[in-house]
Amino acid sequence: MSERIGFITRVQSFSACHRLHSKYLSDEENKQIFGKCNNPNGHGHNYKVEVTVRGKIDKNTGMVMNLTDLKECIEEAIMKPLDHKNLDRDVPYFADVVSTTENLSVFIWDGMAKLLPPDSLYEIKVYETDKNIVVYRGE
Ligand SMILES: Nc1nc2c(c(=O)[nH]1)N=C([C@H](O)[C@H](O)COP(=O)(O)OP(=O)(O)OP(=O)(O)O)CN2
Ligand SMILES: [Zn+2]
Repeated sequence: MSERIGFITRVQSFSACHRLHSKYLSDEENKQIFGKCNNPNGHGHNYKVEVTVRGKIDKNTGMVMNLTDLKECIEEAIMKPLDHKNLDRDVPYFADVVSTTENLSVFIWDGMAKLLPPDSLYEIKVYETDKNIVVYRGE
């Protein structure tokens, strides 16, 4: 029987603060575009991330991959660089990139993809709030 394809997801929350501000726009443009999210002292979120991996269900282990290993990858690519950080000041990637949830999902994708087996990362889903959710699949 051909091996089945499965999708596994691990969920991880982290807290961080940020300010939506582009160095390539004037202060007036930033205020106009980002509104309250451009307030100089920033604001915080309790982010939630869902990392989904796709792969064959191994006939011996019964796993796509060990979720314990996925947890360790998440610790490296998400918790260490992002948890309890100021995204704009503590994460060099966001020095030139606006710390939107879209760009955060790309950052997380790139970090996870480096640690996972090639072509196994399927999706990064980031909840900035209960109402603001972004999905990124590597495009
Ligand atoms: N396309 C995007 N738009 C916005 C983003 C983003 O990442 N991508 N982010 C923000 C701000 O970070 C802001 O903090 C979001 O907060 P807010 O809109 O207030 O959050 P809620 O929608 O949950 O608040 P409600 O007042 O309950 O609607 C803004 N835009
Ligand atoms: Zn925000």
